[in-house]
Amino acid sequence: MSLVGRQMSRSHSTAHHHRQYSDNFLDASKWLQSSSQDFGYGSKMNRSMQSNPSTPPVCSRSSSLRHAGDGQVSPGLLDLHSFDTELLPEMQVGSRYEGYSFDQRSSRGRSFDDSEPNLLAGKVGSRSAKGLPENSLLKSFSASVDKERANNVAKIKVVVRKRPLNRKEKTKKEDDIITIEPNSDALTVHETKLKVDLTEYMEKHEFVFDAVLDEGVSNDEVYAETVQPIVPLIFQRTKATCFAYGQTGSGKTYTMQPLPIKASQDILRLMIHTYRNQGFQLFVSFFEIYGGKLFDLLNDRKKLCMREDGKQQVCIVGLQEYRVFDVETIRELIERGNATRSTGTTGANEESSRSHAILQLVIKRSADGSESKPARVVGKLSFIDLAGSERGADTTDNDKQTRMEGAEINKSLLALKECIRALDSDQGHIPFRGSKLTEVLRDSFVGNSRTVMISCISPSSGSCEHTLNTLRYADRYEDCAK
Ligand SMILES: Nc1ncnc2c1ncn2[C@@H]1O[C@H](COP(=O)(O)OP(=O)(O)OP(=O)(O)O)[C@@H](O)[C@H]1O
Repeated sequence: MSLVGRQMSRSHSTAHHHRQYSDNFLDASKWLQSSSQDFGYGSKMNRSMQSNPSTPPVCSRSSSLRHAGDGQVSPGLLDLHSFDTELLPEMQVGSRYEGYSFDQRSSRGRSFDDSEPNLLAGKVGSRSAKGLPENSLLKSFSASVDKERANNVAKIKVVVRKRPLNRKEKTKKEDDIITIEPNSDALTVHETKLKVDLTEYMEKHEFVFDAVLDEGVSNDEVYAETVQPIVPLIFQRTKATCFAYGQTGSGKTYTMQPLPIKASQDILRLMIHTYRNQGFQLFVSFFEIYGGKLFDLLNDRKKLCMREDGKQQVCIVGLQEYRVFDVETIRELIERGNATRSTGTTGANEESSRSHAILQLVIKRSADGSESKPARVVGKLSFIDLAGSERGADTTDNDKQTRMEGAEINKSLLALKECIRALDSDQGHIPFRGSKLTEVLRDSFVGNSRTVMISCISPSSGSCEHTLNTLRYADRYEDCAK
């Protein structure tokens, strides 16, 4: 679909940025074969810190912390990608389908609910009662539902979230310069400028995105708008990335932190209900990229190294990956990782992040769904809390360390932008090697992928320049979403 019109001037002082819609969809209509194995998640739901080491059979790097019985944290070492990043061959439709309705609009603001009526199963039941062969009916029905669902989720989605004015900004009597039309996906930045004779005038910058969320929107609603529609797709060989972009203190961490918890809740529900007994396994890993180097946030910031195998798959050697069965464990792992994450102090945010933190939820399954065979990656959901975008401009700071951090952050944010632009324009060459960040994300941008960018903005007049930069960065992504 073509761009509707961009940078349209209004009264010589308004820049208008229009949205374009994403219709570059991929077919993800493959269903996974059922198996008779039951992992008994229910019985494990109440244990604290239930996680298993993920140690592929060929990998002998298990640490002394390996699983020692019920209820113990038991990390194993893993080459995240070296043995298992190859996608499973296409599999047949399962013999039973207990689907939920994943309608994006109706689900806004809430999570999947186990108590919801099983609409799809109900429809199937009534049709098969009329004498149609149940298995073939289920196959075609679930495949078409699946395809429709995949097609309804844009390949690239850009969402803007405005946070409320904080206490400091209110004390300084800073104005809220962002207006958002009710029930619209448009926002306006009101920038105060000076004429040559030093009289003030207002310049309006209008932007339109896939969704614009104002300061009253809850984290649940953010989830419903961004990640929730993607969750079912990762059972269908999709690799998805959700990242937050914005200046320090704009709300990236506030926005990103709840998302993996909510996503894993839904993933586990799908595993327990829709994909019951089909052998899916959920794994969590959490690492950061700081100064161009990788550190494992679930293993005392152990330095990791990245390699590429013969099939150009990226391997993060030594990254610990935990098999998880319940949300509480994931929550504890995330808290542990966050506590380990590199933070520094800036004027805008005491806990400013100078690293990119990457949390991955990986769904695996062995070819026949049994636990005796090595599980391979089916789909992956990566959550990236990017370093503050303005840190990229920290190149004039007195501190050499800060300058170097700024240069590295700048490089990776530019590389990220370039990669998405190149992917979109179908260029043969994707500049993944531009930064560690894009190298790590390589497999999440190719093939059957989904990308959600959440641009976080501060409403205060003092942040106007950064806010405009963030929105322009996001607007370039909009260029890609066609
Ligand atoms: N939508 C929001 N509603 C209420 N408070 C918010 C919101 N967004 C952010 N905040 C608050 O603003 C402060 C800064 O947010 P946060 O740490 O998420 O910023 P950040 O963009 O991650 O910064 P940095 O890049 O420095 O890590 C926090 O105290 C957070 O609780």
